[in-house]
Amino acid sequence: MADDIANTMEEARFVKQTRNFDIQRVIVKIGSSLLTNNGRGLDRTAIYEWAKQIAKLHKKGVEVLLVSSGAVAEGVVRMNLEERPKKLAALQACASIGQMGLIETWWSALIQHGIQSSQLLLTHDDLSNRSRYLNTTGALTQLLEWRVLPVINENDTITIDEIKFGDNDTLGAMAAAMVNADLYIILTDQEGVFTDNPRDNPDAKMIRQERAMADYLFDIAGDGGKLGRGGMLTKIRAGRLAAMGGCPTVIVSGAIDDVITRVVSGEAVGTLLTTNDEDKIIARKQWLAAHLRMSGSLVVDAGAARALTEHNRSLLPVGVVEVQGGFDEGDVVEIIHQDTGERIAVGQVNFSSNDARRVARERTEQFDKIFGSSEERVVMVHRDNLALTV
Ligand SMILES: Nc1ncnc2c1ncn2[C@@H]1O[C@H](COP(=O)(O)OP(=O)(O)O)[C@@H](O)[C@H]1O
Ligand SMILES: N[C@@H](CCC(=O)OP(=O)(O)O)C(=O)O
Repeated sequence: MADDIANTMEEARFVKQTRNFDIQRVIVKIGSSLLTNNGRGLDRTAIYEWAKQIAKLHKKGVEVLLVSSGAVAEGVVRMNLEERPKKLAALQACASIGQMGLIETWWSALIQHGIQSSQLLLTHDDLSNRSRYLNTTGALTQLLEWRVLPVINENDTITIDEIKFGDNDTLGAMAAAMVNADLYIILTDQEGVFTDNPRDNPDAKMIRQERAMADYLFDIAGDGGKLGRGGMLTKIRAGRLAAMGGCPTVIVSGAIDDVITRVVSGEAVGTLLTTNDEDKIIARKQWLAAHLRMSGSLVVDAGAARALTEHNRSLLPVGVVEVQGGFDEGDVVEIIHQDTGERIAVGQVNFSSNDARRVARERTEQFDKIFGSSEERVVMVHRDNLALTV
């Protein structure tokens, strides 16, 4: 196993010195340690340098969105605290103090290049609740149309565990999916993903390119430094999330000269995590299976259960005997076996709960009568949007 990994990585390290990118829209995520000069306070020089690179891209018409961490770390500095507080209220207070500095610095750095910027503070709830998701997407789209640069962070002051992303690597990947970004760049304090944590192992080697879905990446990704949240593990997870939307990720050091412009132009710096159509579906199913909060349930008969579990089919309305809960089209629901009451799958549903109730038990041919002839939805949950849990 270890040898296999070494071989794969050895090969991957030497492939491609340039990358064939065509980037119109890019998300750049910058971690706390980088932004705050390793906890010494906001690194204005570095921020102005990244802003200069972003401005070059902006001038060429590339749309950039920033996910900027560092609010808590900067709050800790501003309050002269010796270390990151443990108590939630103190962390939240630090975030609200530090966020002021973060936004002010980004605004000043970008306006020097004539770029207006804006602040978006998000929680997980904002992206998992459909109407809030649509609102957020609408606002983001408008900002991009106006050529304003959105600076995104987690809304730390109001987050509690259930609505937390917990790390901005994940938030960046969700943002990438939301705006259909062509590339997700994670700037961190290491040159890329190494075969082992380079802080502990000086012999660790950098991986230049790998499939985001390669499982061994989880084995080699460790924790982060004392300022960041998730270490390499959350970056690998985020790479998979981005891959689900067809977006590749580059994990790279923010200290490299002109790093952002070089990555976008296709220079092979850092680690590239790739994706393809097949991986997109695998990643999507894993994401569905990992969903904790379901918006409702579809109870299915034995025939439908067999079609799903044994024949890899989509769920048709005719097999749905009961619709439980209230949900919107596009929400994630659980699929329950009528006879056993057991959850057999989770999936993203094509109907709202009201419409699902109208079509449950109906054969496809009846749809015209229910929805009129323009209705194209015939599948309740498509098999690509369905993850088996048995
Ligand atoms: N396999 C690995 N390759 C590179 N870095 C790793 C690896 N495993 C763990 N790390 C650690 O992850 C850290 C980056 O994560 P983190 O401290 O959360 O930074 P950020 O603030 O940029 O999100 C690195 O400094 C490194 O110590
Ligand atoms: N929202 C938090 C960032 C948390 C986080 O993910 O930090 P990091 O691992 O440095 O990107 C803050 O601004 O302090």
